[in-house]
Amino acid sequence: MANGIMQNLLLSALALSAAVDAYGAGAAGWDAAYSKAQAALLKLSQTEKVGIATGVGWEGGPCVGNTYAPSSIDYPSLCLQDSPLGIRYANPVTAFPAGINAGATWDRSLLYARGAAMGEEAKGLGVHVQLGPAAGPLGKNPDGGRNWEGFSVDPYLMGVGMEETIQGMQDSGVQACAKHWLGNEQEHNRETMSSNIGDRATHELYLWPFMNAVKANVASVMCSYNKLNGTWACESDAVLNELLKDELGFPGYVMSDWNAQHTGANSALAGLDMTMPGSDFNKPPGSIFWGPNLVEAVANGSVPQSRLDDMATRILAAWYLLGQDQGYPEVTFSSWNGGKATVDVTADHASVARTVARDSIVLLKNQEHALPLRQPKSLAIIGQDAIVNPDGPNACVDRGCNTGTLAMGWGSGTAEFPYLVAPLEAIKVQAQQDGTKIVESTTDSTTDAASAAAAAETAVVFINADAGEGYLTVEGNVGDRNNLDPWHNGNELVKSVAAANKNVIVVVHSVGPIILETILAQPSVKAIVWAGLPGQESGNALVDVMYGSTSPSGKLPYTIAKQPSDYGAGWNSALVDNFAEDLFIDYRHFDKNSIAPRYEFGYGLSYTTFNYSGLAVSVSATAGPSNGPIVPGGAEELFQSVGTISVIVENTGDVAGAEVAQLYLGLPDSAPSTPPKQLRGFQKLNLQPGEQGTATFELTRRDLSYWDVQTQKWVVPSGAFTVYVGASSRDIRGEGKFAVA
Ligand SMILES: OC[C@H]1O[C@@H](O[C@H]2[C@H](O)[C@@H](O)[C@H](O[C@H]3[C@H](O)[C@@H](O)[C@H](O)O[C@@H]3CO)O[C@@H]2CO)[C@H](O)[C@@H](O)[C@@H]1O
Repeated sequence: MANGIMQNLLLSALALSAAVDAYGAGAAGWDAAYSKAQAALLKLSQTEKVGIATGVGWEGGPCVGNTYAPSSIDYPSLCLQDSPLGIRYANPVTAFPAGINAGATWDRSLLYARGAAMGEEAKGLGVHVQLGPAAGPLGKNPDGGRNWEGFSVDPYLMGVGMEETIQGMQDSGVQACAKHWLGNEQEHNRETMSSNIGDRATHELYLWPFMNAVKANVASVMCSYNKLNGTWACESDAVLNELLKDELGFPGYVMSDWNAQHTGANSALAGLDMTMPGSDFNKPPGSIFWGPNLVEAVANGSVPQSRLDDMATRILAAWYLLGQDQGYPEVTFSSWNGGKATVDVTADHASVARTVARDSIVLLKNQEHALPLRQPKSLAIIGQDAIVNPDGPNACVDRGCNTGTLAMGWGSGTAEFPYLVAPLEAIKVQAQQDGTKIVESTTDSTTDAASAAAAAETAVVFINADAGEGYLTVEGNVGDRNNLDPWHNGNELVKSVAAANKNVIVVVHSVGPIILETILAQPSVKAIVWAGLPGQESGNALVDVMYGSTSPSGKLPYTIAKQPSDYGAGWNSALVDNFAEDLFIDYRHFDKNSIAPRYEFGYGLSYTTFNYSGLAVSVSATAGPSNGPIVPGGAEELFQSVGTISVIVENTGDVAGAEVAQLYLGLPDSAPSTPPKQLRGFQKLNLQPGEQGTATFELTRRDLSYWDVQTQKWVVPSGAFTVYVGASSRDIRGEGKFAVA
C-alpha cells in the first residue's frame, strides 16, 4: 500500500515536470501559475482531483458547464459558459457582431476591443471560462452551419482573430476556450463522421489558427465531436497529446465538447483533461465516463496517477494564470431561469458592438454612386429582414428561427439580444432628419414589394441566409445550409423590386457567401451591401455606412463564387470526409484552378480610392527547418521575425476612408505543390483625403514555411519568394521578390 502511494507520488512529480518542460520555462505567466497549481494539488484528495475535471451534469449548476468544487482549497465550482459572440443565456448582456463580422473588419484593435468587452461581461457575471472563440470550423465548406462563429476561412486571418480575441478576453480576466479542435467542418453527422485530413493540410490550414491561440496563452481548448483520421478527437493521442500538447506546447487544459467523450480511460490517456457537461446528457442513463469511474480507473491502474495529477494541475494553473484566485465575482445568473443577472455588465459595450458592425460592412457593388444616400425624397424599405421578429428578437430558443432581421446564426454560439436595432427603425430616424418619405413593405411578398418599390425614388431590399448548429433544424436546414441562395425567395423579391424601381440597393445579412448572379443580372440593382451578422446594433451600423458618415471598410473574409460548384467543397452526407480539397480551399482553390470568383477573398469597396506605391521588401531568412525549444504555439523559431515588407497607401479620393492593405506570399518551387499565394499580413489604415500611410507587414519564419511531412517540421524553402501587395487577393497593386538561400 505504502509502496503504491510512493509510486503514485513519484509518477505525479514526473508528470508535473513533464508539463513544465512542455510549455517552456518563462512562458508568460504559466511558470508562476504552475507553481501555485502544484502547491494546491498537494492538498487535494483523489475525489477532489477528479471533481475539478468532471462536470456536474447538464443543468446541474447555473452555467452550461459546471465542475465540482473541492473543499480542501479555496477553488470554486468552475462556471463555463458560451459563446464566441457574447454570454449565452444571460441578460442583460451585449449581443456582439458574430466572429465572421469581426473578421471582416480586418482590424486588430477592434478584434481585441470586442474580445476585451466580452471578457469584461463574462467576468462581471462570474463566468470563469467563456466558450470561445471558434477556429473550427475553418469554413472549407461554404455551406457549413457554424462557419459564422469563426473569423474567416483563411487560416492567417482566422489566427489573428483568435489571437486578438483571446488576448482581449484574458486581459479582462476570463479564461478563453479555443474550439473546436479539430476538423469539425460540418454539422451533418458531426458526432459520427471521420474527418480524414492529410498531415500538411492539418498543419497549414486547420491547426494554424490554434497555434495563434496557444501563443496567446489560451487557457483551454475544446475538442470536437468528430473523429480525426478514424479516432474520436476527444480520445486521440495523436490529436491531443502529440499535436496540441507536445507540438504546440499547450500548457492549459482540454475539455470535451458537450458529450463528445466516448470512453473513460482511453480519453484520459489520450490527453483529455475535463469532461463536459459530465452527465449522461443525450446518452443512455449511466454512461458517465469520469467522476467515480475515473477514481476507479486510477485505483485499478488503467489511468496512471500522474495523468490525473496532470489534468488537475492544468486546470488549476489556468485558473491561477488568469488571477481568478483573487476576488473573482460570484456567478450572478442562471442559464435555466431566463438568465436574469443581478448586475448590469454591459457598460459602454454597445459602442464597441456598433463600431465592429459598421467596420465589417462590405460594399460589394456601387454603381452610379448609388451610395451613400444623400437626403433622398423617398425611400422604399422592403423585406422582412428590415424589421425585428414581431415576437421579439429572442422569440426562438438559441435563435432557432429566421424571422425578421438576421443578426446572428443559431445554436450554442448565440446570446440573448438586450435589444435589436432593426434596419427600418434606424433608417426611419435618419429619414426624419432628412425629410425623406418612407414606404414600407416588411413581408417577403413580391407583390407588396413591387408596389412599395414603385412608390419611391430608391428602393432598399433586405435579404438574408441563415445557418447554425445541427441540434436545431430551421426551415429544413439541419445546421448546414441546403444551398447558397438567399432564404425566403430572396432572388424573386429582388427581381420584383428591380422591375418596379430603377435605383435598387440590396442589403444582405448572411452567415457566409450567397450566390448573387440573379441579383447582379438585374440592371436596376445599383448597389449591394453585405452586412453579415451584425448583432444588436445592426440598423445603426448600417445607417452609418449607407448615409456616409463612415466609408465602408470591411473586406470579404471568404470568396463569393459565381456558382456553388466553383468552391469544389461542401458538406456531405457520408460518414467520412476525406478532405480531398487538401490545401486548396476558398481562394487557394480558385487561384490554382484559374476560376474567376464573383467577388474575391479580401474584396471590398470604399467611398474613396486608394493608391499603392513604394513597395519595400526587407526579408532575410535561412532555408531549413524551424527548431528550438517548444513555447506555447510551437517551436520558438517559428515566431522569430525575419523582416518586413511595407507599402505606402494614399487616399486619393475626397472623403476619409480606411483601407486594408494585404500581403500575399507565393512560395518558391522547392516547396512542393503549394497554393499560388497565401495571406501573410494585413494592416488597416485610416486615411483622410490626400493623406498617406505606410502599411508594414512583419514576417515570421512561420509565414515563410510549409509543413514538411517527411521531417515533421515547418520548413522554410530555398529559392525566390513572390510578394503580392494589394487591396484584395485579386487586386494586386505591387509585386516583388526576395530570395532565401
Ligand atoms: O454549450 C456548450 C457547448 O455545447 C455544444 O452544443 C450543445 C448546446 O450547448 C446544447 O444547448 C444543445 O442541447 C440540445 C440537445 O443537443 C438536443 O438533443 C436537445 O433536444 O435540445 C438541447 C437544447 O435545448 O446540445 C449541443 C450539443 O449537441 C457546442 O457544440 C459547443 O460549441 C458549446 O460550447
